[in-house]
Amino acid sequence: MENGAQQTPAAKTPPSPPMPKVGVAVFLLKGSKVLLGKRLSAVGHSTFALPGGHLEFGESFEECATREVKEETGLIIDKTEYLTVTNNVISEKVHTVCVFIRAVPADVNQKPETLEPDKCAGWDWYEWNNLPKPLFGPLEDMVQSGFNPFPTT
Ligand SMILES: Nc1nc2c([nH]c(=O)n2[C@H]2C[C@H](O)[C@@H](COP(=O)(O)OP(=O)(O)OP(=O)(O)O)O2)c(=O)[nH]1
Repeated sequence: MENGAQQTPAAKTPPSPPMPKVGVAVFLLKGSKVLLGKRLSAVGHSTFALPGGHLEFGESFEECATREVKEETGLIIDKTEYLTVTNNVISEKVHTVCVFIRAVPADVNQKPETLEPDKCAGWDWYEWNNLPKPLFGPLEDMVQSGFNPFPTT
């Protein structure tokens, strides 16, 4: 440093430690099928996952589910219901508490569109008892544990 130059005062607060984020994922059900798409994001690249994303400030889980499905697929959802929550430490840098919502399409004839092609290779309906592989890790864990998103009655 040159003579007389002012030294920048040291920052008073240290950088915040990483925090878990809140995710919302949607089991969108049509008959015995569920909507899945192949992920293109770095987290879980090339695995099949539910539509979803991160909860925004002030949103309800149902609002987030509705927004994310619309943004990603163009589909309008109906009959949103809370199902369960899981704690997912996905990597050293990604820790998500994920809230799972069940819903149905408002119009069963409406086709899902790939509206975020940088994040998803395409959406399709899959039979619950014949799911594609590989599933996104947190979803695979749920399936392995025997979780079933369909209503029992
Ligand atoms: N989309 C999706 N997210 C899931 C599933 N299971 C699960 O634990 N999550 C968690 C981990 C994800 O990092 C997190 C948020 O979803 P995401 O990774 O698709 O989010 P995104 O980049 O589209 O989110 P955003 O910041 O644009 O809102 O939710 C799932 O099956 N699908």
